[in-house]
Amino acid sequence: MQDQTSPGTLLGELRAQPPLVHCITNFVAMNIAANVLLAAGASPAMVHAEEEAGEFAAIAGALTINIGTLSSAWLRGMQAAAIAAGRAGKPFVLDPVAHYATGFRRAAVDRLLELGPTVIRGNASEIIALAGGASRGQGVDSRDHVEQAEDAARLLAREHGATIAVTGAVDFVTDGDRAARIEGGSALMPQVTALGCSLTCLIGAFSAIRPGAPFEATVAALATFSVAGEMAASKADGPGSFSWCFLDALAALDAATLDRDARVRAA
Ligand SMILES: Nc1ncnc2c1ncn2[C@@H]1O[C@H](COP(=O)(O)OP(=O)(O)OP(=O)(O)O)[C@@H](O)[C@H]1O
Ligand SMILES: Cc1ncsc1CCO
Ligand SMILES: [Mg+2]
Repeated sequence: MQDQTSPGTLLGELRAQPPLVHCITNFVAMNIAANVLLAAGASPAMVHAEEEAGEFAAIAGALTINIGTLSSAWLRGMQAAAIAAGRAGKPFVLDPVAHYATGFRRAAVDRLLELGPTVIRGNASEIIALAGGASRGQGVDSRDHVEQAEDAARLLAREHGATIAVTGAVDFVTDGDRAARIEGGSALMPQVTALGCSLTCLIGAFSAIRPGAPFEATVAALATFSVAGEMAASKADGPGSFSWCFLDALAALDAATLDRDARVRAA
């Protein structure tokens, strides 16, 4: 497939004009997420201080917020950034890491949801819990299947007017109207910490390319991860080598290969 919004077309545009992506992510993810964005062709900036997060969000192409290693000061920076992104009409991608684990996280996510995320990405346990269901998640790790989170994703999409991405063995994306499943990737991916957090940042990069088409941007980011993940798995010996093979695969992935190998099906 090669059309105006195919994953390959969007990847080509991203490389031609690297978007500045404002990432407020966690301490675990900061390095790998920045490297993932660079390998894909985007320009990451990890900026979380409350004194500057709002100002920075207004100049970036998109904002991504991840609550993985949250504190009160970080939350204030997140809120300032989300408000500024909203005012500037910039896409805002939310990653509600383990929001079900503590009252502090739940309250933080409630506040961030009020600020109107464009896209929400989580693993199955996070998305089930966000819709009010009983999830089996343990800390930051999912113990539910993506298929079990599909109804929750559709519900959340309609409730928040957002695109919802659920990741796992087969990813699911919906805007409440359309839906798609993306196959590929590797069972080694959840063995490397913060690849999901990095994917959230990459959704931000693609959203900056197509601010008016968050569903297509999200599908493109997930397809990019799936194809690069398969390429990396064919070379890696385990999680350690997978993590650097994955960066190499992302950097080597071209638009035509992405469109040829992406397995995106309407759902
Ligand atoms: N079993 C699997 N097989 C293939 N790909 C997978 C599998 N599990 C996860 N992935 C892929 O790994 C990437 C990260 O998704 P995952 O659901 O593991 O995120 P996460 O749980 O939020 O991770 P983290 O919190 O460590 O950042 C996605 O591209 C997803 O498709
Ligand atoms: C391990 C871990 N702990 C908090 S955030 C994070 C990265 C994966 O979500
Ligand atoms: Mg996660």
